[in-house]
Amino acid sequence: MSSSLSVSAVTAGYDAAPILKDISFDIQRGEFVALLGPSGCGKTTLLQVLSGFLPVQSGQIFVGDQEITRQPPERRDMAMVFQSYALWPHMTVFQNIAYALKLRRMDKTAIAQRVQEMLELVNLEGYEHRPVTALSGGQRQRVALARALAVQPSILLLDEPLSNLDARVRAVVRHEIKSLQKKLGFTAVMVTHDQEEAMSMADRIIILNQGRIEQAGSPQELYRNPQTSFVADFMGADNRLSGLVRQSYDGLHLYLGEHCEPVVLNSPLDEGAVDVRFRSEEIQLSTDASASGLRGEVLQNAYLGQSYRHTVQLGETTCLIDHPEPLAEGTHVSVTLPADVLHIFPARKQAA
Ligand SMILES: Nc1ncnc2c1ncn2[C@@H]1O[C@H](COP(=O)(O)OP(=O)(O)OP(=O)(O)O)[C@@H](O)[C@H]1O
Repeated sequence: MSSSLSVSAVTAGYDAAPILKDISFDIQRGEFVALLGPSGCGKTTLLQVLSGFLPVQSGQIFVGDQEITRQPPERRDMAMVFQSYALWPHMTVFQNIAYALKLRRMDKTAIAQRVQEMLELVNLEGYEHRPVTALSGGQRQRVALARALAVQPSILLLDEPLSNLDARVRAVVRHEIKSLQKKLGFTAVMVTHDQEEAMSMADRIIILNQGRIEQAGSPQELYRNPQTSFVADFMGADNRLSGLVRQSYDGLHLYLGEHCEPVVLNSPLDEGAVDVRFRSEEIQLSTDASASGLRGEVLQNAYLGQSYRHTVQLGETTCLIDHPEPLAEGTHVSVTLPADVLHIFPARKQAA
């Protein structure tokens, strides 16, 4: 598969100080890529650079083998969908979708036909004469999607397209965008700060941290094999403990605190202070006082449906750990930490 979009050593910002620093990545034709990261890390700025609304300070951008670094937005073969829909409120659904086609001087019959096709694609047949102000959020985002796809872009840029929708509608529109992308085969780059959304929609995720790429890979790679503490945190391993890795005569051990048997490590790691990450649902809580794990005390619990998520004081840290039954505030617990669910990083690599 040829590369659809190629970004090479891009640095960009709004004034002399760059927001994006030395960003490079390739996206294959037909690939769905999510740009994931916390607020302010530069996701929207990167989308602005890709779409041509913000010039680069240095670096190059290619679509196929054509360099588009200095091309204006309308010459990039891209379309954009915004969080706020950005529809023209004084226009009907038809007029919104037809607008860019008129600018391209398409003839009337062809426009009517294209708009109809788009309405069918996004399941809004019969809505063409409605003012967009008379639509729900989910319907408005479908119109925005239809408007963007009407120009048949090879690349669709989506800036938090689901953030303004409530949870149920979000799940439906999420599925619709994904299946449209598979059906029509366009390349998609979507900004999100939601790990679950990125994992469920994207073929590949690029995680940004303070304007740099922290890690890029498939959802499975990032979930199972985060390379930094920051990525582990972002991929749901948001509990954090400090530990010490030491080599002894019978192997490599992780020390997490008093009363806690050292955890035997199977993969190679440098000795020294480490940052240990784990997911709430992958750790066992025990009320057995003789158990050998980390000792802690329950502060509160919250019902999740399948289980209860407990806030547990572990020494100076609090962690969130699941248990099938609710344990009352003040319950003494021990926490077993199997090596295979721990993500361990040298403490110096801590990013947050
Ligand atoms: N128009 C602008 N002028 C100056 N600085 C800006 C402008 N827009 C964004 N910034 C700054 O650039 C940085 C990155 O912002 P950006 O909007 O790209 O982040 P983001 O990852 O999309 O965040 P969010 O998830 O909150 O939308 C922030 O520090 C922000 O304050």
